[in-house]
Amino acid sequence: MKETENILEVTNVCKKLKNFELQQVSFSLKRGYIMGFIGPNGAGKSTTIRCMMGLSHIDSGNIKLFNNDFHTNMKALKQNIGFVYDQNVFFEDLTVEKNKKVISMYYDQWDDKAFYDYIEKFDVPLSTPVKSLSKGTAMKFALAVALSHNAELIIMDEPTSGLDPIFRKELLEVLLEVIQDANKAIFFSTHNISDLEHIADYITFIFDGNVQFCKETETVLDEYVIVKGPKSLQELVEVHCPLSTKLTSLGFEAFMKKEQLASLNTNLEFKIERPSLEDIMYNLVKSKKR
Ligand SMILES: Nc1ncnc2c1ncn2[C@@H]1O[C@H](COP(=O)(O)OP(=O)(O)OP(=O)(O)O)[C@@H](O)[C@H]1O
Repeated sequence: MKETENILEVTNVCKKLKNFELQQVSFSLKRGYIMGFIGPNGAGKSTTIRCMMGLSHIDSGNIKLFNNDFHTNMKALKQNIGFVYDQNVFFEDLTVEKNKKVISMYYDQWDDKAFYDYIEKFDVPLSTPVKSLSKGTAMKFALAVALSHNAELIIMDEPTSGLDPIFRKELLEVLLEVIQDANKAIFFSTHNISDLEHIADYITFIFDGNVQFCKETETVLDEYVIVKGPKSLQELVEVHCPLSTKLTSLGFEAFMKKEQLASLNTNLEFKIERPSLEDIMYNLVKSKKR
């Protein structure tokens, strides 16, 4: 069935750069879903996205877009991708309006009405040269372009960077509107992890060029706990190899897998908290760096 087919499939992708390597990177995204791509600085998010977009060649592995091998007919496939890149790709000296004129010629399914609606909604000045736009406004223009040619797959590299918190929320609402069409899918990298809790169906977490997991957001949120208790709890908890621990002014805290809790047998009083996605990423990165 079309709605459940993979729109994006990255399989065992390897790419070696001078001091960095993507190692057997694999994940997939189905139509109708939003995936957040997270990882610390330098983890390989942009490199992976560049490979997905055919902007960097891969050493081995395979990337399928719309069930087609990416290297066959990438030009045609790109018509169906709304891409937001982490660098300015527009004609800097031309105004927003003139940029639109040039860009719209490239897309067979360009939708002028959608574009002007987004421009108005996002408050982007049409007669300003792109080089004079603020970082956030340039990003809004890039988003308007990506959303205005009826693309089925939206791929964005840090689309919320440089955006104020209010517009970030508005953008998340726009993305939720876009995904109402079950044939579409959205993949984006971000450091604003708390945003993902509200909109991402799936999370792919990459660290040092290796995908650590690609899971449903709810599954990730359900997998870990934060245990808080008196300092005397430390010894007991550490037997169960928590992923990270810390002493606080109030006592002891441990971040661990929920399943490890079952074997924690104590009369000491402790509290169990559900971590946020941000807590999870912070603690996982910390545990990997140890
Ligand atoms: N063209 C290149 N040549 C050599 N090394 C590169 C090149 N592009 C990126 N790298 C290196 O690859 C690693 C991964 O970079 P990448 O930009 O993919 O990370 P990222 O997860 O997107 O990071 P950030 O969150 O900081 O944007 C980094 O160590 C970077 O220095």
